[in-house]
Amino acid sequence: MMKTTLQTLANKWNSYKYRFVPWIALNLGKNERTLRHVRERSQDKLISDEEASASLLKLFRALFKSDLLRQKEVLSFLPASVQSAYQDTLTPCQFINRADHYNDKGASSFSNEVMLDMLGFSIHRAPSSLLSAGRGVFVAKGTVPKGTVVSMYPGTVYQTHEPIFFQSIRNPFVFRCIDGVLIDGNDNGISKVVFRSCSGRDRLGPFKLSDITWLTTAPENPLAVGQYVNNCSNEKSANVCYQEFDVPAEFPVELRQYLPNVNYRHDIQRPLRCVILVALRDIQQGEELFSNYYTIVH
Ligand SMILES: C[S@@+](CC[C@H](N)C(=O)[O-])C[C@H]1O[C@@H](n2cnc3c(N)ncnc32)[C@H](O)[C@@H]1O
Repeated sequence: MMKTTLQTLANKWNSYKYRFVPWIALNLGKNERTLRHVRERSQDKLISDEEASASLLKLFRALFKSDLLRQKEVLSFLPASVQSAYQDTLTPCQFINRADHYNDKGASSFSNEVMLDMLGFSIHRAPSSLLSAGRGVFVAKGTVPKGTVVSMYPGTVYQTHEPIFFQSIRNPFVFRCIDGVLIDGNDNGISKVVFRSCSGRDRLGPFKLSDITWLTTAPENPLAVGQYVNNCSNEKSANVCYQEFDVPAEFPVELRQYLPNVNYRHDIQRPLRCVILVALRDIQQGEELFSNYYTIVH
């Protein structure tokens, strides 16, 4: 009995330690071995960067259009003076968030409708089908075809040398990319404060360059719940996998406001790292998404 409990604990630790930053820091010497370990388990990309980009753009363009239409609709009910004041100070996305705050519909129901229209499926968070696994992510409506971008892993992006020690303590949401880049997808505590602050810092003219609404229960980008996808088990095999995606320079500025990732430091010279979750097979309505925490494709 005792032996089984110890074995279970050891197994848990062995699968968790690669995400536990203090463990990584203490094992820097063995870093290469660790990386090899992860690499051996990685495969080629399931879909090309162009396909990933096209899929995100399709959804983001539709979200943008829907935000503009809803902005117009809401504005039409306001007196002219109020209309221009709003238009001058808020982007459509900010305006809609503000407007949704004052009505009962909520931004997420609109975003989920847009997602269903554009991609043929929608996803949502709900209690996991696994006992004691907390929440998970499910296909709410429609079917996810194999090879589709089904979700995104939101969070602050830390390069290998950047400080994440305090944010990582007791934080199961730190995702480690193949090259050691970390993404902190925790929507609580210090991680939340850091994301909000980095996101508020980075703007280009009237445009935000990232979306902070994944920190709420109603994300403006409905894909941005990938941090809640649970790990596969013997009974529940993986139906999605992680794939790294560097946002290309030509990604439209007005659509970056839907990206749920932001760099910890503003002066990073490399493209923004995102992680997408891609369907390994057709996934039906009602099914929970499961990934393999140790398989990343790059
Ligand atoms: C990245 S979070 C996933 C979201 C989590 N279920 C929640 O509700 O916050 C990872 C944590 O989920 C739980 N988890 C993930 N996969 C699991 C599994 N197959 N069995 C039990 N717990 C699991 C573990 O507590 C793990 O530390």
